[in-house]
Amino acid sequence: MDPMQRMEELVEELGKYNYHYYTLDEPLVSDKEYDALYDELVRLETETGMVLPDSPTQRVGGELLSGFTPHRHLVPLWSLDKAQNEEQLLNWNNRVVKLTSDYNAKNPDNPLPPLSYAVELKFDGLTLNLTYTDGKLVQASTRGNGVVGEGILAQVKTIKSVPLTIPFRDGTIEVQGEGIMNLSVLEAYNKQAAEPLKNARNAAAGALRNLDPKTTAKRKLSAYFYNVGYAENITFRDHREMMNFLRTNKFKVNPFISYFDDFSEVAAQLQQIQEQRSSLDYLIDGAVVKITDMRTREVLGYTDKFPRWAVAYKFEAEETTTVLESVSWNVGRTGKITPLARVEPVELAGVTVQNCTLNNVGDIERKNLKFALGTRVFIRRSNDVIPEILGKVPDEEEGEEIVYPENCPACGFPLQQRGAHLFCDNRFGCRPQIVGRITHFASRDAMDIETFSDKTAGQLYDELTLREPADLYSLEFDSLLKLERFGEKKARNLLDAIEASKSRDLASFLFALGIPNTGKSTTKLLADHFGSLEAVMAASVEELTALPDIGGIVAESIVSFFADPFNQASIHKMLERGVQAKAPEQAEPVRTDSYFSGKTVVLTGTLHQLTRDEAAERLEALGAKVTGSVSKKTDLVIAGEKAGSKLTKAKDLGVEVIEDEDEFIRLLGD
Ligand SMILES: NC(=O)c1ccc[n+]([C@@H]2O[C@H](COP(=O)([O-])OP(=O)(O)OC[C@H]3O[C@@H](n4cnc5c(N)ncnc54)[C@H](O)[C@@H]3O)[C@@H](O)[C@H]2O)c1
Ligand SMILES: [Zn+2]
Repeated sequence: MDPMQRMEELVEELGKYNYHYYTLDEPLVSDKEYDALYDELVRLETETGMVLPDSPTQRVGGELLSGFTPHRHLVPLWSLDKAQNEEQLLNWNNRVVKLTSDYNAKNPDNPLPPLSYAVELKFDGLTLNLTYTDGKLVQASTRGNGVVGEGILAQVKTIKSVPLTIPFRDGTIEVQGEGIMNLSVLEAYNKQAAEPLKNARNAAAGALRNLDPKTTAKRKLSAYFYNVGYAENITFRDHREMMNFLRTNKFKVNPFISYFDDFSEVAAQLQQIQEQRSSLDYLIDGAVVKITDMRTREVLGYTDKFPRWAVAYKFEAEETTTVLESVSWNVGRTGKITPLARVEPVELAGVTVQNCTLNNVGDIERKNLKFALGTRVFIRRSNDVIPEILGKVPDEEEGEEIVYPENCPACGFPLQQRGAHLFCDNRFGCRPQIVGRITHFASRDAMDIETFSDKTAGQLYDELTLREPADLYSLEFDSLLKLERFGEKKARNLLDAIEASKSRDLASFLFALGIPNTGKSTTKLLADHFGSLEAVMAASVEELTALPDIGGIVAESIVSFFADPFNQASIHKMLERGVQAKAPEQAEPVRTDSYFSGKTVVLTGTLHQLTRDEAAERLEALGAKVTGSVSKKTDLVIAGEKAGSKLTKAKDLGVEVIEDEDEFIRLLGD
């Protein structure tokens, strides 16, 4: 195709996407897809040397919503240049190095200081610009088109962490940050909401640009601030000074900021942030690298769209869109029926996605997907779990209906809907439920029967009519030999493994039983508290709910599980056949006199003399509590080699840090 023609197409298409994203807060495509088209346009513009008048590459943001009072920013707000890989990051830095050394060559008596860099998180929310006059918050606005934004003071005032007055009273300043919705808040909101919100970015943006501040308030937003854009009576030498100013004036500043004099260390920090991404309680779509020195920033200046002194390093996208092709229904060990979606194969975060979860029928309704077969949907993949379907692409037409099964796809039994889920209640006659129960019973965290798999369970079900876990303990060598792919060795190994499982402790046994709503930490708690199987089986709802972390639903589940005559008979059979299910002997008492006793400790970075798990175990034996993230409650951080943002945060918070591994080992031995 003729490049000009393609450019026209791209400008039009991106214009439409911009409108839906910036103005309506309801994107039609994922950022991943938008960015691919945008990059194509940039490439064509470079190749042809031409830029169409409406090109999004020359503009910040999109059209303003009517209904809000426009606010003219005292200095313009910018977008950010972006790098998608290390090479592009290096290119950015090379340009910075070149521009600054050119400047130094021309100004030998007043050279710029050596380059240094700040690395921050790139929050994915809505840009906020707050105006304070003589210490009072007088306006808050969106970025808009960079020059004029929408006044959303009443909406921003619903964010509890935004200060309404600040100690700095010397004239007018404008401060920029990002309005966000915490992921835990989004999750809680979505549990209640009639129609769940697709993602935290649009949730925050949509709430802040809602004409009714009451709606904004309901979303319980938060904000991080990272820039002073305009100030009449104060200047900053560098980024650190500016950040300190923000902190002193009670703005919420994100703790994950690090500073480097050496550009080669920046890449390692970006890697660190990427690894921590999934543990953060807010969305980030990358990190921002900024030159710290303010005079250097002025020298580097701006393009039409972004500052040359900063660059956004974009992480791999977690969302994209694809076509929902079909839905199949799986039966779990508890009889719960889960819909599994097949989608048109699509690349996401380095893998090809073909299957997505739809959770349950309640979710299908709430996400408005009942008539979505054959239409485009948004999907999200975080961590390594199976991706989730978030909802329909807004302007898609209705598709085919997702028809719910009336009968169990495995056994034909009529299904029952309870809450959001469909269930097959044919517990003793439904193969996947039984196979699932036996497989769960034998799994690692349960009775840990080595080499046992769901395939083994299926084979034993089909060929030896195994119908419950207790039957494992009456399997015979001769009958195993008759099974396909079972030789003498394999049969013997399996019997040995089953024999060995008889001595698993009480907590593992309770977990193996597969009590509904009861996970590993609960079964451990039960074992520790009650000390014997008989006592657990006799516990009442009141006794159970008196324990920390056990709520009404879990307590009811446990009591009714043990009240079931079938479960009682099954447990009885296992005990008769030699299963011990004993609580371990009381462990060594935890020490209270060591350096670490009673302290909350975080381990980070690489240790050389022992693994992090070993270190954690030793610390716990000395009466320390080992946790994963640094907060005000942390007493001590042990920082090994290449410790990253946790160390930075500890220093920011003034938490005690041990960076010398030998010193740490010595204290462990004391
Ligand atoms: N899905 C869509 O249809 C669609 C449409 C338009 C744009 N987009 C997305 O938006 C991106 C470009 O948009 P943009 O110009 O709004 O944003 P940007 O990616 O260029 O980044 C600039 C913004 O980053 C924010 N930011 C977050 N943390 C920051 C920090 N620590 N320091 C400084 N700024 C920080 C600021 O709000 C700033 O306005 C695209 O790459 C695309 O992914 C998507
Ligand atoms: Zn069934």
